[in-house]
Amino acid sequence: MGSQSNPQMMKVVAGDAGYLLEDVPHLTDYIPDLPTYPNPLRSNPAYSVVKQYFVNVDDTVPQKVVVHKSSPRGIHFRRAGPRQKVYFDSDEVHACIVTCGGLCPGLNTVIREIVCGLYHMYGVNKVLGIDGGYRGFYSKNTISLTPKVVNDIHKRGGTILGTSRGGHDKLKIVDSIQDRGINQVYIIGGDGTQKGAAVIYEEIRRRGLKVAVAGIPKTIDNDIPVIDKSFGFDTAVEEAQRAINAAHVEAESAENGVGVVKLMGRYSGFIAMYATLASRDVDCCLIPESPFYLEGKGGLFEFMEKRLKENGHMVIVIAEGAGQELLSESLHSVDLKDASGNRLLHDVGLWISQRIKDHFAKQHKMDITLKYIDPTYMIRAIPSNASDNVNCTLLAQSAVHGAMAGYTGFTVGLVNGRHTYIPFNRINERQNKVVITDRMWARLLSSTNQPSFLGPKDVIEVKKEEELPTQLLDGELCKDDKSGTMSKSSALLGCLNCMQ
Ligand SMILES: Nc1ncnc2c1ncn2[C@@H]1O[C@H](COP(=O)(O)OP(=O)(O)OP(=O)(O)O)[C@@H](O)[C@H]1O
Ligand SMILES: O=P(O)(O)OC[C@H]1O[C@](O)(CO)[C@@H](O)[C@@H]1O
Ligand SMILES: [Mg+2]
Repeated sequence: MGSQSNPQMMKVVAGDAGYLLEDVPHLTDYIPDLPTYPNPLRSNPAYSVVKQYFVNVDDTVPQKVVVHKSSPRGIHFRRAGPRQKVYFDSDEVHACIVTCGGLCPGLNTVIREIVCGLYHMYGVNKVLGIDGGYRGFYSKNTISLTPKVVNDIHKRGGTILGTSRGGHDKLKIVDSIQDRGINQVYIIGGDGTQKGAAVIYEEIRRRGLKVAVAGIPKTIDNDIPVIDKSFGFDTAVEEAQRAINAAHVEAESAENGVGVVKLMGRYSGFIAMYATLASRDVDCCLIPESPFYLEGKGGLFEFMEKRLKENGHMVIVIAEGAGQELLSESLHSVDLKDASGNRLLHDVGLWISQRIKDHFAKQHKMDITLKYIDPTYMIRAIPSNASDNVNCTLLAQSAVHGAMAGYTGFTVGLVNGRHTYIPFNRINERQNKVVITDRMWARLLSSTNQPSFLGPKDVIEVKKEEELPTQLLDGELCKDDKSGTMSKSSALLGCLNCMQ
């Protein structure tokens, strides 16, 4: 195998038949001759019974699992899990955990499992909680985390550490890490957080510090690329069902009842798409990635009139980032940003509800009864469900194994159902979005039987927009798309777009 580094410091290892390993950095890349220690799990009675508990150093996970017989083997990521050798003596480890960005079900479970994993698997008992996100490194006191302190926290929503947006000051954060003698940093957060983690890792590397930086991706919006999905996503979708169900009950009980539910999803409409697919009560799902219009032929109002005539009621699910251009146009407003630089959105749910009411009142064709439900924060402020709890546990343990093994500058994540270490540059290169020319959106359209609101010209535009720079090998197409009409970026997306 040949190894090469590209200008963004990506470690790429090429192998036979088009095999590529997008590897993660290791402390020994910039600190030579680090001592190693046998993994303490070897003598841990709980693990010594497990055959092949340790992951082979050469194990990798393919990004694409659907291939043709002549396909190149493609991109792979390093498989997560415990290694035979570790690069930290247990007594030497001084870890810290920070949570940043918006809330997500399961944050406390991940915190708990990092603390317990370090303690029970590796005998580490120095773990600090950083209070209130990145700014907490330099402006707040820390919290000492022990298995006892975190014992029950998985039953609570939110994060016991607190979180925040903005306040990422690279130098102050790394000074604080250095001053406190921290040598493992676990950073839980979304796309912005992972970008911040990459900056911290680079500064740590520049200073030549023996500090492992591990990211644990958190995004109910599913806007982080490469990974199948984040912990908390399933819980959020499940909770969204309750709101959709209420909207449906209200709509069904009134003459020409209309239920409107606004769900989270700033730039990516995955929650709305999955909640719609799960529910079967939704007549129309509107997401940021799919432009729509209200008036005229093929517009939302025309579809509503038809559906109400047919069924006597209907439910619309709208992601908070959908139709923002329409709103800005009609409100003549300026763009505002939050402390992290994310666009602050107008309330599309209220706006569309009013527009629908105005339309039907003006037309005098139909009296409607509209109920608007906004459960946005409710779906992310709850504790995680059983399957997300399992997911959180495995992610946390994988992060701990990776840091102990000396890997750094990585995000842990599920790729095709297997736990992997993904380099920060790969996670941070773009935002994951619903690809509306892809199979999953088509499935939604056939499930709701709603219009796509797109003319042939729009489809060409959408496809052009999706032609992002890609690292796919020549000739690779999205999954089993033989026609070649699917964009390469579609082929790069995680399984929430293409799931079979
Ligand atoms: N490009 C960047 N470089 C350094 N730090 C960043 C960058 N983008 C965001 N951050 C920092 O990361 C933290 C979290 O970012 P943000 O508020 O965007 O949330 P997030 O992690 O994307 O989570 P979510 O959007 O899912 O709520 C903030 O403290 C922010 O300052
Ligand atoms: O927590 P804030 O700042 O209100 O931001 C809300 C945003 O956070 C998210 O929940 C992502 O974490 C988005 O879906 C939503 O737009
Ligand atoms: Mg974000």
